[in-house]
Amino acid sequence: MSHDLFEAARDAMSKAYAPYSKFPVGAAIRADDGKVYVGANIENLSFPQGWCAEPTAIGNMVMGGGRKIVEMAVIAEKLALCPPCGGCRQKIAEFAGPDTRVYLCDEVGVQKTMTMEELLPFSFKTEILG
Ligand SMILES: O=c1ccn([C@H]2C[C@H](O)[C@@H](CO)O2)c(=O)[nH]1
Ligand SMILES: [Zn+2]
Repeated sequence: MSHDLFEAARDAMSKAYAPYSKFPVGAAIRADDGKVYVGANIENLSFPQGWCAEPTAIGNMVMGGGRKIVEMAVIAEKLALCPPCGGCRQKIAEFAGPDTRVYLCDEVGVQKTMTMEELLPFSFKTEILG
């Protein structure tokens, strides 16, 4: 993964609105249009109404004209990783392929690289299984 994606995710993390969990998360997508789209988690006093960093980035990608995730970085602070939650895995899968790479980062750099298939095996499909 090139450093620009990591830096974009780290910059996005600095914009997180996470006063309740105090767990800022940033995400950066390199999309099929060659652009980088970013997002951060945005929380709410009514806790379930907040949302994760990944859907912010996905929303920015779709509205910016990107349609496919080529690669994605997700970063958390304080030397913690943020493996995408279950809901985010489904949302990322919508715009990714089985080999799409997701880089799990801390503030130092990439700590773990996973494919979409590793993150969400045996995912929901409407086709009949062969
Ligand atoms: O995939 C995930 C999982 C959690 N969070 C955020 C949601 C919440 O604001 C904070 C603590 O759960 O981390 C993300 O941004 N992405
Ligand atoms: Zn999530």
